[in-house]
Amino acid sequence: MAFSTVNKEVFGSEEAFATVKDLRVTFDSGKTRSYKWRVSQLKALFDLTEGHEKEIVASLYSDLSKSETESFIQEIAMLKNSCQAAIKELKHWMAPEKVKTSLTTFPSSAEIVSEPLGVVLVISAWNYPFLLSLDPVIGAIAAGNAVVLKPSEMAPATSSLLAKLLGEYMDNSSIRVVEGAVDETSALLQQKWDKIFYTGNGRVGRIVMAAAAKHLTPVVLELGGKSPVVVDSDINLKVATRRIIAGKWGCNNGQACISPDYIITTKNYAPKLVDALKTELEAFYGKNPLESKDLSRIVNSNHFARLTKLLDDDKVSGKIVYGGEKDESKLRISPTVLLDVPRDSLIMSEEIFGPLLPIITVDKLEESFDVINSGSKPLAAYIFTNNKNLKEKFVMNVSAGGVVINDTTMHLAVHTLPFGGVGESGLGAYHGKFSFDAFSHKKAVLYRSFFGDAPIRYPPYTATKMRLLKALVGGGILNIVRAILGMS
Ligand SMILES: NC(=O)C1=CN([C@@H]2O[C@H](COP(=O)(O)OP(=O)(O)OC[C@H]3O[C@@H](n4cnc5c(N)ncnc54)[C@H](O)[C@@H]3O)[C@@H](O)[C@H]2O)C=CC1
Ligand SMILES: CCCCCC(=O)O
Repeated sequence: MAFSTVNKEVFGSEEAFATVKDLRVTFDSGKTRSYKWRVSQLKALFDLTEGHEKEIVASLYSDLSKSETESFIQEIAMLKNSCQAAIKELKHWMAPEKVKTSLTTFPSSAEIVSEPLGVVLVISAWNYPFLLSLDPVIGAIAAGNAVVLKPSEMAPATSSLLAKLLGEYMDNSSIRVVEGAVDETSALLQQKWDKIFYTGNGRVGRIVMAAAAKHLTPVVLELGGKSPVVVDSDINLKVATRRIIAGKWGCNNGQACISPDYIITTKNYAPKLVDALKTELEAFYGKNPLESKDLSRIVNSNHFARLTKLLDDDKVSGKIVYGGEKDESKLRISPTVLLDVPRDSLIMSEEIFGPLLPIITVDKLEESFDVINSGSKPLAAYIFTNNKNLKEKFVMNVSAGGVVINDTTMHLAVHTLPFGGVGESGLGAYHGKFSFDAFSHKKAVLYRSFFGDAPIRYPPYTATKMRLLKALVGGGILNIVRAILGMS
């Protein structure tokens, strides 16, 4: 019986092995390689998304109290766009890429063939549990792989909905959902995969990479980090403030890997920035933001306690200039801004991943580059400035997964840009064709004929052959003519 999910109580190594075996039989049959199969499964993903929007919104509300607007724009619409782009571009993505050859192999032709890797594993996170589960699956299917999806147990309603819908809509002989937590994920990680795509934190990312190493399995790690926002003083402050708020509290109440984690601005400009943040935050979320239906709650009591600990750190005592309200019974923390936070405070030592926004101040804005580069490389980095030189310096001197000038997070809406980290913020990338490439082997193919078999290639090696070989390797027809004429 082909089933799309497994009973969480009994999923151990044996079941994981059997699941991979089933999918490998399907993959080896060649079924997932055809354009027809790939498009049919991408259309099925699109249809299940379009046909169940209300249930998806409801599951995201259940898991995170995520607003319908955020659920629709940031999960449903983004997933549908990704699906439609893959369907539209797939023929082009699948076509072998013709490449130039050289005189050395004349006569010949060459191409790069994108080949599916085989049976792949996608492990997802809880904060965008629908989008981050299925967007990598789009790449896996588009590239012709069989795929197992393991959603995060920290978003149980969405995890169950994914299992139900993929079971109903998808070809379960090649696409499975395995629900569960650490035990089930560990059982899956013991198996031999042809690629593992993990979204989550660096601690688990290391566990994934260590498990993959046993089988020499390649991985993509979509991790996180402290994404900085540098704010210059020569800007449209109202627009900049609204965009910072939209990227922070407008993305799952700051529980997003690309959300601004902290701001750097000058000591002189900080008061103006704080005032603007206060004005726009009140305009967005009202005088009682804990009551706002436009803000997600904190995912669970562990993360609520983690964020509370950041606020209780003596080093940030008296630094809260806006917000700080909490309601543990509802797992809600209001948008909170802290000013002049010490660099050695807890909040500056780890990814915040929540609704707290510390501002650190410098004398000269150029100092911000050293501040950023003194930490591990972030997933994203943002700067608001009209200074051309500063923009160029920022792009060239700040290493991050992605960079945005005069906005936040919007690079994710551009599918022609790769989305991924660097250093501790991630390994590999996806979105658009980068998703197809992430799940493909790029096979080199050279076509030769029997015509033009050059004796120069074979022993006995002579001085003449050596001259010709050197000329050939040196390239350029003149070299070769000179060699033939014995002039070199
Ligand atoms: N780059 C990106 O696209 C994203 C990155 N993130 C990052 O993820 C972090 C927050 O998400 P998390 O709470 O970490 O997600 P999480 O706690 O949901 O873990 C992700 C997955 O790892 C599995 N897992 C957890 N512990 C494990 C263990 N010991 N062994 C095997 N598997 C295990 C879970 O079952 C889950 O499926 C943040 O650092 C955030 O920046 C989150 C979303 C997107
Ligand atoms: C707006 C969509 C964001 C998804 C990835 C993240 O930041 O967690």
